[in-house]
Amino acid sequence: MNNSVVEIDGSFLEGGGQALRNALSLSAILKRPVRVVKIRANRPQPGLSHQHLHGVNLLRDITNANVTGNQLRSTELQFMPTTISGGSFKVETGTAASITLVYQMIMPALLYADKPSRTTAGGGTNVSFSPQVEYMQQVLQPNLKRFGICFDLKVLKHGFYPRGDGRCELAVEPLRSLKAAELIDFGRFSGFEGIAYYSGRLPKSVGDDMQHAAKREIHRLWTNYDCTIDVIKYDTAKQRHNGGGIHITARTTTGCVLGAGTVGQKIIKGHLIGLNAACELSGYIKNELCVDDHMQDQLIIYMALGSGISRIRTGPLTKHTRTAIYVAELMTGVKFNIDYDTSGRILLSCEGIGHRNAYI
Ligand SMILES: Nc1ncnc2c1ncn2[C@@H]1O[C@H](COP(=O)(O)OP(=O)(O)OP(=O)(O)O)[C@@H](O)[C@H]1O
Repeated sequence: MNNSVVEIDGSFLEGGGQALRNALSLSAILKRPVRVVKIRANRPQPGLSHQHLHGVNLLRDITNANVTGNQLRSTELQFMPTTISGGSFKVETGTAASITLVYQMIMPALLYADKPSRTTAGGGTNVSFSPQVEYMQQVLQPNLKRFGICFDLKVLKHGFYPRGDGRCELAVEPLRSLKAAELIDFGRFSGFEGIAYYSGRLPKSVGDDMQHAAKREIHRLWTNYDCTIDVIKYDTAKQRHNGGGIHITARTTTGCVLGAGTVGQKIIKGHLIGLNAACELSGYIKNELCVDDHMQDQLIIYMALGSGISRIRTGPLTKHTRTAIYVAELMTGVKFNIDYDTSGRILLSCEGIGHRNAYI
């Protein structure tokens, strides 16, 4: 075990919260102390926000870590983990902080815990610039299955910006080690499905607009494929909690699962939201990508930890992905290789360290 403190520059490339999440997750798993400096330096309000702080404190409890700098807006943090314990955990953000991003920080560590875990979290379930809960359930889950990972995410109540008040429960099964995964064979496109949701005092027409716009665009491009987008009214903590958005999943015959979605802002323009999501997803399918833009960065940590060579076929690497690679290479010593196939798509690969769970 290497006990020297690894320093991570949180301002590098994307300069958002993801470098912090990945650094702390790897620190917990590898039991390597880490210091993250210039946290979220490229964001309008740098430092730890509620989401990051709650994630840090939750991971501290899971790993019995010694932490300094875990205050709101702190731009520097040191994390020294000891063990990884499963069991029951609870976090209340009291804001619309993204629940899925809190889960993004703790899930890798919980895979290497001594026993299964169940974590309830209160906050936002569908928040801009983060995975929606539907994305985590329908897209992240099958992609992580390729690494041998099993988790279950239940949405008990939806919650939106600015009130939050959503509630989820994440169950994670620990494993002995992660498999390497190959996501490079697109096969043939087999269909789209999705949901257009609205809540609170918003009328059903908001959901209908999203659905019609998305279906129109998809049918324009793929006249022969079935596309079901259900319009659903979501249950929220209070009648007046408005929210709306869309999530669409695409599947291929070889098991690739890609997703796209948009969460409505203050004024929800249903037709634009529906069109955006359909265009984003159609772009991936037309290019026969196996991994969508958002999944890219979320897979890096698992590729670095897996046993053997993982490969993914994807579009141009996002800044989030390059940031995740920077953190993973620094913390684990792996090397990611970027190649191009004959159509100019990216083949990203790495030989993982095959990290073993110390408890099972
Ligand atoms: N529409 C989306 N669908 C799925 N995942 C998304 C979507 N938008 C963003 N993400 C994911 O959410 C994460 C956002 O990381 P990022 O560092 O930008 O967020 P953050 O911690 O909220 O920090 P900040 O507030 O600093 O932006 C990334 O893993 C990204 O892939």
